[in-house]
Amino acid sequence: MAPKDKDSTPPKKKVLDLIEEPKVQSRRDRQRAAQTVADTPAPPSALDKAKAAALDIFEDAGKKKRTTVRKTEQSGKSALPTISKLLEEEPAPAPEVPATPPPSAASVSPVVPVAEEPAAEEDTGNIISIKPPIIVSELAARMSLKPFVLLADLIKLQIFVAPHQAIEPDIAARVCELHGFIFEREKREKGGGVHKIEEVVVEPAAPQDEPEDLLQLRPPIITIMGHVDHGKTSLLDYIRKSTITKGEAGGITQHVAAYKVEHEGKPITFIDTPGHAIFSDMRARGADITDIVVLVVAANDGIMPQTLEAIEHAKKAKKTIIVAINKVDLPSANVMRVKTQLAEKGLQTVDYGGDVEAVEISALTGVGIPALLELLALQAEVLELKANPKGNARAAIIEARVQPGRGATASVIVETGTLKTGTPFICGPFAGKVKSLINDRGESVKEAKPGTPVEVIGFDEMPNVGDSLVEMDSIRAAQKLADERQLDRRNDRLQLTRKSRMEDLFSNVIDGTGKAALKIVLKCDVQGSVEAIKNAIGDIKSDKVNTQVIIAAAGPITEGDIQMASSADAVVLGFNVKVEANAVKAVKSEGVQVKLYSIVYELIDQVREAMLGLLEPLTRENIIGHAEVRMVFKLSKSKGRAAGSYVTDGKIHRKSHARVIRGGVPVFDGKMSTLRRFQDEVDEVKSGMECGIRLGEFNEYQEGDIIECYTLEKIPQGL
Ligand SMILES: Nc1nc2c(ncn2[C@@H]2O[C@H](COP(=O)(O)OP(=O)(O)OP(=O)(O)O)[C@@H](O)[C@H]2O)c(=O)[nH]1
Repeated sequence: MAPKDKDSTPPKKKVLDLIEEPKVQSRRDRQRAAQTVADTPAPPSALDKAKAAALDIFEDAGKKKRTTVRKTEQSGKSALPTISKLLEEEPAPAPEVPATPPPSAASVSPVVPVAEEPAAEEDTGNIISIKPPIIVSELAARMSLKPFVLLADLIKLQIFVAPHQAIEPDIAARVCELHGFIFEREKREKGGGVHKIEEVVVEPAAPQDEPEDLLQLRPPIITIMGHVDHGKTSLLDYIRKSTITKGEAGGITQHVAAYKVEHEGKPITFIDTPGHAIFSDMRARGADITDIVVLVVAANDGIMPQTLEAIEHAKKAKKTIIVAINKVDLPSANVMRVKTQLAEKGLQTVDYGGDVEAVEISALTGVGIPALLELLALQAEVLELKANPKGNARAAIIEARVQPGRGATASVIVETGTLKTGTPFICGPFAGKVKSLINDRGESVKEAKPGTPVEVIGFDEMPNVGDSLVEMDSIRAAQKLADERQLDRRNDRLQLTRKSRMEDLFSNVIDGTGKAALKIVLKCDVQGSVEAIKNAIGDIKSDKVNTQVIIAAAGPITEGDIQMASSADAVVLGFNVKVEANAVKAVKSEGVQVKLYSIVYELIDQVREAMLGLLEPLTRENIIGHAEVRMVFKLSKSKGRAAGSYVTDGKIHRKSHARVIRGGVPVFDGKMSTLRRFQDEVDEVKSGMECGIRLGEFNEYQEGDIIECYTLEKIPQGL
């Protein structure tokens, strides 16, 4: 595949140019660029929009852009020869390297050696190659930048790391591109010790601030929220049925996750799936596509707990709220009461002197619904919702399911670009190609424009709600990115089990691998205990282990504390405090150790014992392999089900422990009860082979589950 250079310079010449003129971008230019990035004002809803806002910086005046990344392979199969090979063929350019190269190239040879050992990483002009782990400070040094400049870029990508921490290759490629560098990942070849440089495929960035002339109005995307039984479904049904023409009536009986209606020639898209779920699933993934929230409140019931929750969600996401006061046909309806309650919750309706639009409707009789649609269309005009239909296609997954005869399908709403049949795509960790598109009326269509809901057929695996389906150049590039993401996920899972634990602390010191630092997030009931405990911990002396209290504060253990502990690899110690519900989830997903105490001395003693290696011996997990469930077999009644699996890496061992992982989350953990190859019980099955697996009494296997096999190793105690 030809490299995607912006100009027409042939690939070979381009590389030589880079070598001959390493001053592709001066340090000042780069610093200015970095400063511009650092100065870019944060968008109003910093957290959920940060990713999109940050991706903005990779767009060149809104133009669609793919990150470069042609690399060299020793095999020479690549379209671009290795740099060293080029130099062999054309040795002339070497002496032309400027006598005083710019800082980034000062200590750099233009030749990338193909060595027996992975040599020290070398820069070639503006090409940076680093073998993972890619440490932020090291990458910054290669670009002659201060680490904080890269950290600012990374924060805009919602990546919160410290300078000494590692980032993923595709992220490195993005920040490199931002500063005028090309990132290449080096990889050590198995066995031979020779390293080759790998292609890094990057997902095209989400477009922001496209040039005005490319943008066209798109339909607003509406999510309906409200308390149970207040009439959300009835309202959606009424709108759908009342806005279709008679001839189409037959086509709307099937369930759709979203549909588009027209009100007086203006299109409006409704998401027809439980508002709360879609909100939390999608917002959790930063794929927040709703433009307007319609808050349904039953006039006879008034504001109820889920109404409040919906208000919270919508406010947090900074969405425009339009209130539909429903069931006004009922004699018990009390519209005034609803408006008063709304005002008490900070939603002052227009007739109460506020700016929240409210419409009185009946989803049963249809009263007020045209007025509601009118208001939505008007609001959309005010919001000036636009997208570039010619840009790179990007769509948000709002529902995914397996359909007989179609396999895994997903309902998506196109955010930008035009999604067409035949388009190769990446969606989370899966690659695919759009085989067909079905619109909300069950008709097959060739394409879907921004704001349009459509069912996509062409997934090999079921995608996750909230993930983005993004058009890629080729199925090969999509597959490559998918492979990398799957590998990263596996590595992430492995790392989860490697988080710091107090019990492990001293064993790290013993085997010489540890940093010998116990990092602590300390949360206490009152500030007085915070100070007292922090001082007491500081007084514990050990010549092998240091403590570092990275947070010391009063209050419950929050999700933020867990995130901080996770990124700093710290343990969380709580004194007389509870763990908030969200934090409990984070503890599970991040694998952070939390220890709670109600006696000060117990806390201090445990820290001391950890530092002296006196805590209970602990078992450590060693992951030995993974298998993917390809088919679920029903055994005779008493025996339940077995998982027909394919060993994807390492090996599966009958005497080991194993867990079933679904969508990245462990759903069962236990001992292997059966391991078979065909009819035979076997002890071990290696990578690339199929086998039948049963774990304990577990029977709920699903295709696509990952079985992770591990052994437990006892960590020796103390000195
Ligand atoms: N009288 C009257 N009844 C309504 C109206 N809208 C909905 N209902 C009735 O209220 C009940 C609940 O309506 P749904 O549309 O299922 O409410 P929902 O909010 O979708 O409920 P969940 O899906 O359970 O959250 C049903 O029996 C509807 O027929 C209305 O405007 N007037």
